Amino acid sequence: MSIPDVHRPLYHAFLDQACISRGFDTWLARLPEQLARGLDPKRYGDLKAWEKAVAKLPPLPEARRVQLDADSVTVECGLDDARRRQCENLLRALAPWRKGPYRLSGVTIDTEWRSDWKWQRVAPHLAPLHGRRVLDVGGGNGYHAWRMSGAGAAFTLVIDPSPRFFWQFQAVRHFVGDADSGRTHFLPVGIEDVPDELAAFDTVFSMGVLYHRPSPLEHLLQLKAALRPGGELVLETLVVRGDDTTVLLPGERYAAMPNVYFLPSSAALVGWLERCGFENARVVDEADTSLDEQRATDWMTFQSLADFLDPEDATRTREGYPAPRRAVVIANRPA
Ligand SMILES: Nc1ncnc2c1ncn2[C@@H]1O[C@H](C[S@+](CC[C@H]([NH3+])C(=O)[O-])CC(=O)[O-])[C@@H](O)[C@H]1O
Repeated sequence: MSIPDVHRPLYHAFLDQACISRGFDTWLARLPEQLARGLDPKRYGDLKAWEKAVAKLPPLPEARRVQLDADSVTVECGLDDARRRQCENLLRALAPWRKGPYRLSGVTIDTEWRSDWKWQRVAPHLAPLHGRRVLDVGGGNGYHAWRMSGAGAAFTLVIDPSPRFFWQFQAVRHFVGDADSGRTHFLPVGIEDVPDELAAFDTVFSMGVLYHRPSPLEHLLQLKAALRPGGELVLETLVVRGDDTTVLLPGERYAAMPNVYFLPSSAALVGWLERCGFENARVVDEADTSLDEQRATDWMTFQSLADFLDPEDATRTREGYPAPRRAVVIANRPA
């Protein structure tokens, strides 16, 4: 089987994991089909253009400074102005950029989300990531994954079915180069494509995904099955204020989003986790989403949070629901 260059690091990482964990054998065997489906040009019209943009990024000097533990994922390698402009144009061809920020060889990508703020809310509460195997479910373009590797994770895998985010990730990887020693990877699939009862990851993140799932308890069980016994789940999702019996199921749209299902209170969410067999479930953060955290920028020019709220009352969405509020809950798969 001939493996395109872009997929080689992923195959190598999966081979390494397969030596340690039997579940990865099964997954490795499914990689060719999963990659072909996730990056099928017949399903995604713009895919070839994104691939070309990444392929055209110029070779970079070996000497570069890579910072994965800063608020902006940063790579500095002293490009001249012409090459910097070339990089900027190619990176713009992958827009909209939603998750970041990044600073790549003098190009500042001011993304829709200040994803670093979410990381600041989550990071202090994590079991130290150093040396751990980490899965980021619905990890967007991989911004948080780079931060996980920056915190010392030994193997970080993003799964996200968006092929645009796959190519944004590959663009960032072009800049990061070997500086992360091949620890950070992206597979363009959804949680439903993770083999059953993998029981392999030390930490599993699901941030900004649960409310998109029509069956949230099934999602929690899938996350649990991916964790090794004793492993840690980090769950971040939209919540509403209320007690352990409060859950909102909005109508067709919530804050203009069509695919939003269950928004529990954080207390109800802890109950769901316990019902799914997690232990030690605890809310470590809960806060309203500010208009400064999610906003339109030069790199994401469509509407953003401010347009999705009631113009007269920012505590309500334009459909009349409570405005976005997010909680971070941590729990463990029993050892
Ligand atoms: N079946 C699925 N399986 C996995 N991922 C999926 C699936 N369906 C959609 N997604 C992906 O889930 C992500 C949800 S965004 C969170 C990003 C990041 N985690 C963040 O916390 O900023 C939502 C937000 O902006 O809050 C998107 O990238 C989808 O492609």
